Amino acid sequence: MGNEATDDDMGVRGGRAAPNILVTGTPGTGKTSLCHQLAASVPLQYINIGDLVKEKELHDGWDEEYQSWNLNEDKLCDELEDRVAEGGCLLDYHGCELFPERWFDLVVVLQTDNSVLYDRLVARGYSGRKLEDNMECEIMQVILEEARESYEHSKVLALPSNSVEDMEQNVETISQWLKSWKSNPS
Ligand SMILES: Nc1ncnc2c1ncn2[C@@H]1O[C@H](COP(=O)(O)OP(=O)(O)OP(=O)(O)O)[C@@H](O)[C@H]1O
Repeated sequence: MGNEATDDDMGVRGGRAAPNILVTGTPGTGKTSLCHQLAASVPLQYINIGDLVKEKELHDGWDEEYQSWNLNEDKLCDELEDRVAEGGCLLDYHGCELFPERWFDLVVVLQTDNSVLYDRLVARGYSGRKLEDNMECEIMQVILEEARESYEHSKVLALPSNSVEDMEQNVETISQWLKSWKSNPS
């Protein structure tokens, strides 16, 4: 069969020359930090969804209580569709069920121990309901559940994100995954 793509490859790999990776997890688990490190060492185009939403106004206004923009999912997906279709995107967002399943070849869910996450969120100025809701989200493993409900289990990878050593190991793990994706045609 050689290296020619089969119909199956087109289905599984979406016909992309390079994979798309989503890095997700509760706010503060280290998505942006990991993506910056990763994008410096692998040929993926980093897209921070929070920044994109602000920059392109892909929202329905400001939420005072949460101090954040109310995402407009349709506008966001329309904005991303063509870029993702080309492949080679590294997306960073604290949710995963809003995206079409076909977009991603790997969904990384970062996880942080409660006390570590609490300190990070407080250091960032979170308090009140925003702090409580985010802590509960991590304790209940909401994002991991979401990922497992929204994507094939084989595509979902939960990684610890408590320390700089974890981050370095995660960059290595994802880099190795990328190499094997490129060398394995099925
Ligand atoms: N693996 C890690 N080890 C130690 N500190 C980390 C790690 N990952 C992130 N941090 C620190 O935690 C804080 C939050 O990190 P970061 O902004 O990357 O999280 P995030 O998941 O992208 O948050 P958000 O969803 O709000 O954008 C930063 O101060 C960062 O330096």
